[in-house]
Amino acid sequence: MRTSALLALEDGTVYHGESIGAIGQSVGEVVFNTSMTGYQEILTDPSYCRQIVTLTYPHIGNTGVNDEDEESDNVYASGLIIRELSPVVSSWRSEQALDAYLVKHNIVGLAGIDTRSLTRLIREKGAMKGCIVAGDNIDVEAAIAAAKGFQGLKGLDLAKEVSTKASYVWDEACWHIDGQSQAAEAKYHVVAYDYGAKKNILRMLVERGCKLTVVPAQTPVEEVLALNPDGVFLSNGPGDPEPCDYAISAIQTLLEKDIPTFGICLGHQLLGLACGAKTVKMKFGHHGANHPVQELLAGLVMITSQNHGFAVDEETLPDTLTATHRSLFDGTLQGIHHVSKPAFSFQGHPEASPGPQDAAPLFDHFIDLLEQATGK
Ligand SMILES: NC(=O)CC[C@H](N)C(=O)O
Repeated sequence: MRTSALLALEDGTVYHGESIGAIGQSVGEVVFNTSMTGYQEILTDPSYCRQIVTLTYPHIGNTGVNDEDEESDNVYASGLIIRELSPVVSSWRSEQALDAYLVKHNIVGLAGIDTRSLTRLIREKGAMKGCIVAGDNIDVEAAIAAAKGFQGLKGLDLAKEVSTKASYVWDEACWHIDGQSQAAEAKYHVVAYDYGAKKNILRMLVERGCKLTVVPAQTPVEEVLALNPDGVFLSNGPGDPEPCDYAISAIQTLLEKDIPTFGICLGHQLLGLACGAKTVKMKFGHHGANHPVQELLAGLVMITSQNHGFAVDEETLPDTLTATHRSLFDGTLQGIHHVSKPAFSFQGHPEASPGPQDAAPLFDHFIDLLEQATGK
């Protein structure tokens, strides 16, 4: 018999189930993710900081977890909710079972609830503040009060909280099926602003011939320029982009200096803000690995990986930015390109991890901009 656990939402809804992780309590914004695989990459994506992730796929954990699939050095999600934990772990890559991994990282996990009903509730009412508790004799009213007490993500700068504390050099390329990674010869020096970067982004840049210096989110732009970068990368990250004023002003300077710049997710939103666009909080965001996005110039449709709760409002785009991509789920903006500067960004995740790799050519576009700017 597993210990009991529950999810309490700010609207008073309570789901009773069983614990698959640490004993304790955690609050956050409850979101749903429709990916069928990649639970370990999702848990370790820093962009999930202060979010409790519900996986809609009903059977989770069958491939266990391993050291290689970590997208960062920690579990950042505030909790995990699933329908059913696989009783058997079976994969040649597995090193640990998911429930033991959650316990090790002190993450509260809830299984055995009707995740379809929860997902429909979130779809109707929007992402909600929630509290998951695991243990004996849970005080339900206190859990609802804790859910209501969560401050929410709007206005919250989490990028500076999760960012690396010190700069470092990254030179590892992508993993291939034989377990080897092979970096191309380093042609370009790219400084990556770490707002909560996923490792596979860094790997995909190295794979394409970049040598990376990863710097903390609040690194003054003068220090970045002193590194003499060929280009700058703006990473994904958690929280609201609007309060990240240090990043917005740094990007404005990079634009003035014509430095090739590529942003992903939070990095995309920050580029938009730096150019004068506005961001909005979405109802329940996009979290999954099956989202169709259209590339507007060629009309091409890509299936993409997504994880965001804020978006750049296309209505507010200044004349200096062109819309390049749109979500075919809800029509929201997915990509922008500066009209006269070598700067562009994408809202979804071209690095996948987990998810399809249709959007990977966006990395090649960054390399093209680096080539044009440097002549190398
Ligand atoms: N993955 C990300 O970078 C997410 C960006 C931002 N925190 C959002 O939720 O929209």
